[in-house]
Amino acid sequence: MLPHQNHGKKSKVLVFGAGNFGSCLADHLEDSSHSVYMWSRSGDQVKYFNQYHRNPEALQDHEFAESITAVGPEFPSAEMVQSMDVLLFAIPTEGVRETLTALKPTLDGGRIPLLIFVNKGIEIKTRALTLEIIADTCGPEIAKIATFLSGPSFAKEIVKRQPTSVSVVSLSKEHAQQASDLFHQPWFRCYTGDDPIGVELAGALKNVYAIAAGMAAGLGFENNTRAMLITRSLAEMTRVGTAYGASPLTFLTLAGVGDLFLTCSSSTSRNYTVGYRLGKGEQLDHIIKTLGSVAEGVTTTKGMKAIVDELGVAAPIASGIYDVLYEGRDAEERANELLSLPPMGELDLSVESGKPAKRLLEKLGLQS
Ligand SMILES: NC(=O)C1=CN([C@@H]2O[C@H](COP(=O)(O)OP(=O)(O)OC[C@H]3O[C@@H](n4cnc5c(N)ncnc54)[C@H](O)[C@@H]3O)[C@@H](O)[C@H]2O)C=CC1
Ligand SMILES: O=C(CO)COP(=O)(O)O
Repeated sequence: MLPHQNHGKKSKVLVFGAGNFGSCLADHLEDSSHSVYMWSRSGDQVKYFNQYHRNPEALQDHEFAESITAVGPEFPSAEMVQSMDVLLFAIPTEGVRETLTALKPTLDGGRIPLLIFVNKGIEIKTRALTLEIIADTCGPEIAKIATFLSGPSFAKEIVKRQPTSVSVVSLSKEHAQQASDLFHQPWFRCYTGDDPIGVELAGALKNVYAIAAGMAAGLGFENNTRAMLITRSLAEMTRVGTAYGASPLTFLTLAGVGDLFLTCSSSTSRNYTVGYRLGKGEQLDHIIKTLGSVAEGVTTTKGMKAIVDELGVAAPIASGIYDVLYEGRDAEERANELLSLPPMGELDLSVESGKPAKRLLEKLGLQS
């Protein structure tokens, strides 16, 4: 077994969200000797977790350490929040605004803990990235130090200590380094960076392409088609991300091509599974009801469509997924339309806007 590495003082961490990823990261941090608390909105889940050290809603085969304490369903008190070194948010993007709005009064006037976000999505109503949601709810100073952890990292494999690597990024180099020190282990390698907009877009968009890859498999397409989809999706997400104002290189990182590759090639991915079942002819409503966990790509497809329409960027694969999910189009027919598009230049980024990122950085009081 790979040895532990200690990076200085051990931290007190409160994890918001007790689903697959929240409880998996709680487990990882406890395993690295941090003191871990995990908040859930479900009183039954809290009781069960503290009594049996198992999560009734996720990773059911895994036994958690007794030292992880579940708290809730009441929202954590100001006293508890103020006593933490780290707040880790592992809830779907649609729940982030509500959670941060409830949290803000507990942060006022006190020491600000390290804030780390692991959700991968775009808020549907506002098309906002999490960086913007943080600025709206907690203010630009907190957004500037917020940190994002993203990359190819299935919860199920992390709890088995399968060697895994992630991108850890923030507009603040110092905070990205602190978050990396918190998580880094030989089996959980962290690589730091400073492009949270690119990393957030990559994490959100790869879920849309994972639906596409799953759908292709469900329709009976094989390996050549998957390789084509992954490569063309990488070109598409780089084009969209660069037009948004992110660095194109970010799409070559763990949070970019790494996570795209993982989720487009495995049925462990919930987004891939949604696509696969759609390709097999199941209805979206039924799939969502029976999935038992969040597939962020379903809602992100809507936000992404609005963003690419605003930017005027070509995103044929994502548009095809939007049509199948929300316009009632037949998956096979829509796939055939994509295959019949005229040929184009392979490295055509056709980028000039960058306006959304400029707007967001201005909101934070930063020059882009
Ligand atoms: N499962 C995985 O392997 C990975 C997941 N992620 C991302 O982490 C985020 C969470 O995913 P999972 O834990 O897998 O989902 P999940 O569906 O297993 O759990 C989500 C948790 O968030 C809670 N929640 C939902 N809305 C909430 C709200 N408004 N307020 C408070 N709590 C709320 C749910 O009750 C549940 O405990 C997603 O954005 C996902 O894309 C990222 C990397 C890997
Ligand atoms: O993001 C993930 C792994 O990196 C998990 O993907 P799914 O949400 O599609 O399961």
